[in-house]
Amino acid sequence: MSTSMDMPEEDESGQSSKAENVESMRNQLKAEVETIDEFENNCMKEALLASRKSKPKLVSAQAVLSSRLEPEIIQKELFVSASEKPEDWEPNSMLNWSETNTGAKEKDRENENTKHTAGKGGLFSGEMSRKNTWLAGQRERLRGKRRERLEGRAENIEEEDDNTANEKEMNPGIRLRHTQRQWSSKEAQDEESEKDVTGLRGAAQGNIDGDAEMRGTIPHRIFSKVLANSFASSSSSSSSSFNYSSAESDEVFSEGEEMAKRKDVRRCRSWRTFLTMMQWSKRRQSSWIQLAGHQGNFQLGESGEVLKRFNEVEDTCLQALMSDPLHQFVPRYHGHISRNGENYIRLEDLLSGLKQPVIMDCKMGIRTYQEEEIVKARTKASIRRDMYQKMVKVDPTAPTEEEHARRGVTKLHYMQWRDSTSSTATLGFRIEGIMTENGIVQRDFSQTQSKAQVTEALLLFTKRQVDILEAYLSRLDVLKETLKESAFFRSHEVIGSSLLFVHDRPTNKANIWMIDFGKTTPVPSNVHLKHDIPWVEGNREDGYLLGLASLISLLHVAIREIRGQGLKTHHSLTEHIVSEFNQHQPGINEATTDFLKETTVTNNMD
Ligand SMILES: Nc1ncnc2c1ncn2[C@@H]1O[C@H](COP(=O)(O)OP(=O)(O)OP(=O)(O)O)[C@@H](O)[C@H]1O
Ligand SMILES: O=P(O)(O)O[C@@H]1[C@H](O)[C@H](O)[C@@H](OP(=O)(O)O)[C@H](OP(=O)(O)O)[C@H]1O
Repeated sequence: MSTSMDMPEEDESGQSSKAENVESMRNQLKAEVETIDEFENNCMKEALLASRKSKPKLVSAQAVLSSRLEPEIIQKELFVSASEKPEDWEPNSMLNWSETNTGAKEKDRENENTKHTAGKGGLFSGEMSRKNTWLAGQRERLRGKRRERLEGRAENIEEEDDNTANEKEMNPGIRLRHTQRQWSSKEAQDEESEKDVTGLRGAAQGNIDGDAEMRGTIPHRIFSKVLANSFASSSSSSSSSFNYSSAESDEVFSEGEEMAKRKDVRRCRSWRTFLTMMQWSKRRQSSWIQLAGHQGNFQLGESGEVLKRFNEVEDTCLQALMSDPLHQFVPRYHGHISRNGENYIRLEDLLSGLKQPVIMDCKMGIRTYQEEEIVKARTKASIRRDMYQKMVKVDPTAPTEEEHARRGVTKLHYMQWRDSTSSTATLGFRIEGIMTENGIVQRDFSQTQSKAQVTEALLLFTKRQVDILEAYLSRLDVLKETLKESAFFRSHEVIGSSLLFVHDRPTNKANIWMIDFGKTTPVPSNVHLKHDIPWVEGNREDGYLLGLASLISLLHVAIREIRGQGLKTHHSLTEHIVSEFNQHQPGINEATTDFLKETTVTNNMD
């Protein structure tokens, strides 16, 4: 894994070589990390088990089981053995912790960077404080042990390495650390450790492009690059989902960058950096981020796989899709597995092998409820308090008087309201969540409705990078063609399914995947779905192609916007979108165009 690293030469005193020392330190650390892994996995397992009883949708802004959070966890617990669990450690707390609202979480991180005190403010202050106090104690003790173990060796290695490193390549943050690397006082060492934690977080969260300020930290430039680009060999051995499943995989970035990054790898020799990288890289290969959907529905699988809670409807669809032309857009299906008495579907992990995945989940279709839910609402509707609460939080006037009185709504009413207040009913898709490369997850798109708002979100997601937008466009074009050939698509009402957009600059990949077939059902053989006409109860149309057309046209709008041809006025943008739509959907029927015109006119474009 580290063969390309420059390790120190053997010294003259005949002592064992520094390379061996580093090797031995690495092994020690590896062993420790494995112990921690086991501990974390157990905690996570218990947490997931506990969360199974109820499985609310993910509502907070942070990813579940996010590998981007792992470096932080590793740093917090790096030197803690499984047997040293605090008494008040609860498995569930780990899950909660990783689901903390991003804003609060970032604040907590900043606070942690400066001091580890109990009783801080913030959403999870009590929990964080307990953990912090405990972790600070553990860290302190283990630092002592580590110091004993490494003293005398580390300093030499580090000094030599730092001296040989080209200082011009260092940013001020690294130089600061360089001058501060004195092991003489406890304070100096503590400060140093904190800086490393900070650097790791920044780097691990893809903090290459100046997002550091958000965390009140200076990104470690070389370190960040190394993290982003080293271990290419190890990660390439795990299958890249893009290459594996898709012949159309889009390589959107230039080769030149790769060369520059390799140079950086050679330059980076700090043993500390090296060891930390090892931890981080180990975790990064099993990256998993759940952007949307129900909490507790997923588990980590074998390398390159995720496990999704078994659902017969979805399972049947996935099996059928494996032999359909659409298979290239669907994660590979590997059958079932049972864990702790629960059945799971084994799916290809679409993030496997990626280094800084940027993800967007778009729920497709002009409605997200099945026709049978209407029937159910008429006959035996259950009243949902949770949905009432979600509803009034956004719009206290949305429930009817009767619903206010009973403080509950039917699921159908809630779903219809969600569809009408987002872009689902008008554009035929809605954004469920976006994770940018710095690891920040945004799920607050429930009111993102107009084309202008959605275009803004697309620009945010792609960071206004035309090559990425174009890669997505070409992928959507292939999808559109493939859908025409798909027997599966012709014969299924596709409700609540998502397109997962994923790009990853370090590996030059961008791709789009069809996921979530839990509410995709076959229609009787005498029903011929078009997928591009408005829905009326009974026709079972889902408007999937309307959503696809909207997405395509809005990607075009986004590209024009970047190229300075953005159309500013309400009217012109409306016209533009309709004309884009016609241009890109020549086969579309009049009803669809009318539908789009209607929805365009009713949208607020400002
Ligand atoms: N095969 C996969 N590889 C990587 N990530 C995935 C995969 N499948 C799902 N995800 C992640 O999990 C999230 C939720 O997936 P999915 O929509 O299938 O879950 P769900 O619980 O059925 O959702 P819903 O509640 O909308 O029905 C996605 O947004 C994506 O981030
Ligand atoms: O996105 P929101 O506003 O959180 O609302 C959820 C969303 O509409 C899901 O699609 C739906 O699950 P299904 O599609 O599986 O029905 C879930 O219903 P649920 O709470 O009954 O699971 C809703 O709570």
